[in-house]
Amino acid sequence: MAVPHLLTRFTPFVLKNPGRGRAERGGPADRGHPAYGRLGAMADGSWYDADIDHVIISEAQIREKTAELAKQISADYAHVEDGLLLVCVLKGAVMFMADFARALGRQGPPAELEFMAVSSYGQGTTSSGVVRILKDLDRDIAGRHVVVVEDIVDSGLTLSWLLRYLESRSAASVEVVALFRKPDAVKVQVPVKYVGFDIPTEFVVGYGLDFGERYRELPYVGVLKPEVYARA
Ligand SMILES: O=P(O)(O)OC[C@H]1O[C@H](OP(=O)(O)OP(=O)(O)O)[C@H](O)[C@@H]1O
Ligand SMILES: Nc1nc2[nH]cnc2c(=O)[nH]1
Repeated sequence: MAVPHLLTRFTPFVLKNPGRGRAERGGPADRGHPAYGRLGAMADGSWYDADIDHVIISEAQIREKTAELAKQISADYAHVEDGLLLVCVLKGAVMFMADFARALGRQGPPAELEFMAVSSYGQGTTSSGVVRILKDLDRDIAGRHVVVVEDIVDSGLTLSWLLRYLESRSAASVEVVALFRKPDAVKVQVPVKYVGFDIPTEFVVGYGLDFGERYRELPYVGVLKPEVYARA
């Protein structure tokens, strides 16, 4: 989980469960709050909207771009006989992996799905570049054409480490598809062949991206209101 510098460098405890404090104060995390319907949540799932300052990329834009990226990658790998190996970096990329794999599935080539979990932020709030593997690949990737499916490239440190790691395992080729990239935040240049959107250097949530493990399920990507951090 990544969080903005100021927020946690001095108050690391807020990361554990920002929702809890809100519930105690009767905020929207409180299931007795009027914002929740009789079933315990608003039917249209829009309770999070109250926490979002502005949307950066809409659900429709994500859908359209994902189809575009899948079409491009499908064409580039049409010749690959043993199919593609998609490697998703948990947890943030899980939404994009699911949608991207399905979009690719409409056109081919066949793909196998692999998942890795790495810890890149440690106790701090910015990527240190020191990456620890929490869950490794389940199979040998030697000789395979690998596409890393990433949600976001921020400093680039996580990806830079991951690419070195995958290449050391003798893949036939390794490319990256990243839905979001922050060009002005990059600390280390990484070759990202397929990029969905370049976005400003702001901390964003939604579509897999969290703040304190919340907001991953938002269908769009946006920026939180300052008061969300204040009350966390
Ligand atoms: O370019 P970087 O600065 O290295 O940041 C990018 C990484 O940060 C996020 O993961 P995070 O470590 O927040 O974990 P999560 O996906 O489990 O939330 C994201 O999913 C990328 O993997
Ligand atoms: N949630 C979230 N995680 C990140 N990891 C790297 N950058 C970001 C970001 O902007 N938001």
